[in-house]
Amino acid sequence: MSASDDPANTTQRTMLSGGPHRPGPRTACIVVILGEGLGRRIDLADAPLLVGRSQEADLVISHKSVSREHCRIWFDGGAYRIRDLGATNRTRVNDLPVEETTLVDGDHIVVGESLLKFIGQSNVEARYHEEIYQLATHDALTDLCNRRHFMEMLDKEIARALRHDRELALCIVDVDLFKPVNDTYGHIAGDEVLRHIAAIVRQHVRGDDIAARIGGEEFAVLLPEGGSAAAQALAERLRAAVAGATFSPGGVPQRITVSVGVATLALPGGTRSALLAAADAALYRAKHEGRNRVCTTG
Ligand SMILES: Nc1nc2c(ncn2[C@@H]2O[C@H](COP(=O)(O)OP(=O)(O)OP(=O)(O)O)[C@@H](O)[C@H]2O)c(=O)[nH]1
Repeated sequence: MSASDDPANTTQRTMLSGGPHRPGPRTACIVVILGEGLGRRIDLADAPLLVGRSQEADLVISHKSVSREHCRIWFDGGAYRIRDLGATNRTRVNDLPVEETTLVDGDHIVVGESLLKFIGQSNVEARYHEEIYQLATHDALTDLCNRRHFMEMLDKEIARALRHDRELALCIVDVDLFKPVNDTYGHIAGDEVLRHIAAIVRQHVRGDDIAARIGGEEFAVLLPEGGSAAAQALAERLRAAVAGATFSPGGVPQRITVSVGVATLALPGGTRSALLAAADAALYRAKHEGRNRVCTTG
């Protein structure tokens, strides 16, 4: 039941996934193929796309080699164009520094120490990048975000919350007495239970919430702009939904419950480790007070 930062503390089994579930790309897109942001893909729509270190950018590349507003890409009616926005490390296209130029399929764009590729139309390569990104950021068993991706997003949301002095809440959801379920019905039946719980988590989160499987039988939900009351309410709904669901590992009806630890980011000055530790401490309390309950810190 630990939510420590150490990935070595988690047990994660590799299962075959049903594959990415996102739709394929519509038209042109930008893919980060090297450096910070590796694997990210942004579809280019009609609206201009700002690339930079600023959290307000459409493609955020959080690296010191990238200017806050580094370059802009837009559709001028006939083609996609790119303009450097006075970045300290000038934007380069196919190794040449640019002020403004038209992009063509396959162009390499250097932004700081990251390398982006412009893919001009929906094609197999764009779908390949999408699949790789999905595999790298999602958990194969449940299709929720994986731990590494969740931690990256947690860092981003913490930075945003601190900058705008906004609330941020975290729930850590741990399955109660899961070891006996595995021991009695086997790991495959246990995996089915985890998938079912993940589906319940997915049903209960809202659009902006970020849900992940961060450990073997441990899930997390991050609520950007969410305060303690909203997080507690969500945690309680999740707890009740799991307690009320029918699980039948190995075909045998079985009551499964979860305990939830809720914490909010301290403003100002909160850190990732303090937020995780606070949620973990609340979870520990929920376990020790009898499980199947929600506890809160902070
Ligand atoms: N089926 C399955 N089991 C897993 C997976 N990852 C971890 N587990 C199991 O989850 C169980 C976690 O057990 P414990 O950490 O002892 O905790 P618990 O029995 O749930 O008890 P409490 O957390 O104290 O309520 C272990 O039996 C792990 O083998 C997985 O991917 N699939």
